[in-house]
Amino acid sequence: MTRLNEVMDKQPRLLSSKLFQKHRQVEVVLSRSVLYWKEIEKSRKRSSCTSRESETAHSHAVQVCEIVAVHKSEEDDQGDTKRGRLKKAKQQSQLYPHTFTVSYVRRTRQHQWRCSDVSFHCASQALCQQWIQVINEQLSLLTNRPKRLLVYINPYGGKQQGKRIYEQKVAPLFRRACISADVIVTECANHARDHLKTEANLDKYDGVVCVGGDGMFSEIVHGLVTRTQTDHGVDQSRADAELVPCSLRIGIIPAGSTDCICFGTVGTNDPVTSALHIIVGDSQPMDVCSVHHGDVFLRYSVSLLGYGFYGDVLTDSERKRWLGPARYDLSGVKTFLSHNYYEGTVSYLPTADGLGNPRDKVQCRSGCHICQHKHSSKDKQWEMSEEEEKSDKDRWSTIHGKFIAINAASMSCACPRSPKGLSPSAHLADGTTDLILVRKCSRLDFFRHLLRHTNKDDQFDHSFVEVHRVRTFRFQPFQKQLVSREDPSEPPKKKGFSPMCSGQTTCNYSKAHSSWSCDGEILKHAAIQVSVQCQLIRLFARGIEEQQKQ
Ligand SMILES: CCCCCCCCCCCCC/C=C/[C@@H](O)[C@H](COP(=O)(O)O)NC(=O)CCCCCCCCCCCCCCC
Ligand SMILES: Nc1ncnc2c1ncn2[C@@H]1O[C@H](COP(=O)(O)OP(=O)(O)O)[C@@H](O)[C@H]1O
Ligand SMILES: [Ca+2]
Repeated sequence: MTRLNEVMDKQPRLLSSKLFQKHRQVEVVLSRSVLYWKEIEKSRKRSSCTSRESETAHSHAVQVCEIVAVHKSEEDDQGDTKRGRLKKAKQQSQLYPHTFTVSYVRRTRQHQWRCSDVSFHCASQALCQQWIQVINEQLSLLTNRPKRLLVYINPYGGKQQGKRIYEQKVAPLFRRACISADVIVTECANHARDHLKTEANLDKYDGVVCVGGDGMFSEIVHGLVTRTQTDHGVDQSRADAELVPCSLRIGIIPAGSTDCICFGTVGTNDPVTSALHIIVGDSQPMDVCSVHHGDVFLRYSVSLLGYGFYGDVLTDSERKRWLGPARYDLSGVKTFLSHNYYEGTVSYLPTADGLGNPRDKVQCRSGCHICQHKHSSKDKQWEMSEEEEKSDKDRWSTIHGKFIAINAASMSCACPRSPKGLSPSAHLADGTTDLILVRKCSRLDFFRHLLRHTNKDDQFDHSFVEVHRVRTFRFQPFQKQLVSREDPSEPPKKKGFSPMCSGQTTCNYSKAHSSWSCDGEILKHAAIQVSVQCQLIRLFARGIEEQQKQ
């Protein structure tokens, strides 16, 4: 007996019937967790089983929690049109004229999900209705599924396809799953953020969906987090404020240029896959970094905070928005060639030993045990004692140096450009960020380091790269006092800042400071302090699933 049969035998059957599927008689069984069907007459062909639990040649099973919908259908839309079978099909459709169709999640390659249909033919209308009713009853027990969504579309993100992607690929699936959606196509930057902050009646919704890229997602996060703090009387401008986690989950339909938040939480940037994760009501907590300049709150960050290389790439790429996603590649090459480095001081509080480190090769995957043992920033029981806080003060480390890049990745930042990301072992919801320091090095060495983001080699295995898992860090750019020019052959020094030689062969006196790129937005200040807010938000995602053996 197969394992599947054993599982089915242990589960109480809610309904079991002999029905027809694709002109073959099948035994269909519904338990609380599984819909299972097995061919009764032997067929010469082996069925191709692609749904996750299907195991035997002639049986299929779908988890109830991965059923999208069930509905009555007029015709067998998977009809077999081969001539020899046509007659049999006609006879069968006369004997079994009542059809219901189950739409369910089918896994395809590389973490992509598709919605598949299977139709069953019944002899009587009553039986057909009974099947639809019992399946719907089971679906209604899945309380984590959203029913009403608020959708924001950025029509100008990525290749400007947001509206089309939503209307053609996502809306039909939401309709099939009986999800109602109020759609707002944004008219300007910060439209979605400000609407969420003050106007939106959030009580009406079970979640917010963002159609766009990482920048658009950042808008939604800012709107939702700010609204939640306002509603709870929390002053988010204070760096030590204890932020309240957002109750509404956020779904991302990828339609941007990098889409690393979608890619890193789902495993692919595919709109249909994301829509299905929303429909089945997945939930993935995520850390959010709060960024302050002194007492002034600047922004939140979920993916990459990058100073130096990525800050310069972003600054340059903003002038090339019309190029779409390719702007990053062009600006990337340009920034690489200018080979700037920046002096400053980084101080950080490393996580306690035993909580994993960025080079341990333990990747954050669906059901990650490291993230599961963490807690939301609100959870009192995990707060630090006074002694622990005091000893924290002694644990701060400080590094002064010349850096090509300072990156804080609070998630892997995997994206199509770099499928393993900036920090392949960073966790989505562990309350930490991976601080990557790339010191001044030759162009060739930096190129080697960049290249390792695209292959299997360890990008941290260079003498000029160090990486620390931290809960909080600070950065202070180097500010040198104005020095009188004694040697007239020297180039003039910029007031207040030290010019720096950029690399071994060329010099760049143009600027002493870079900017921080914060999830694709440029920060106004270079001196910042950053704290990770553990599990402040939740996404309609489940983390990247381990690739199953077919
Ligand atoms: C030699 C090839 C090296 C490829 C290295 C690729 C590393 C890519 C890491 C990407 C991390 C992305 C982190 C996410 C950031 C996003 O929040 C943010 C906003 O996204 P949105 O526009 O969707 O709203 N996106 C970004 O900041 C984009 C960063 C993209 C950087 C591309 C850098 C390309 C570097 C190419 C150097 C080539 C050197 C060639 C020398 C001949
Ligand atoms: N209607 C709009 N017009 C102009 N900018 C917008 C609009 N809606 C959103 N934005 C802004 O566009 C920026 C980029 O959006 P995003 O969807 O992330 O695309 P991309 O990935 O191409 O950068 C974000 O900063 C967002 O605030
Ligand atoms: Ca993290």
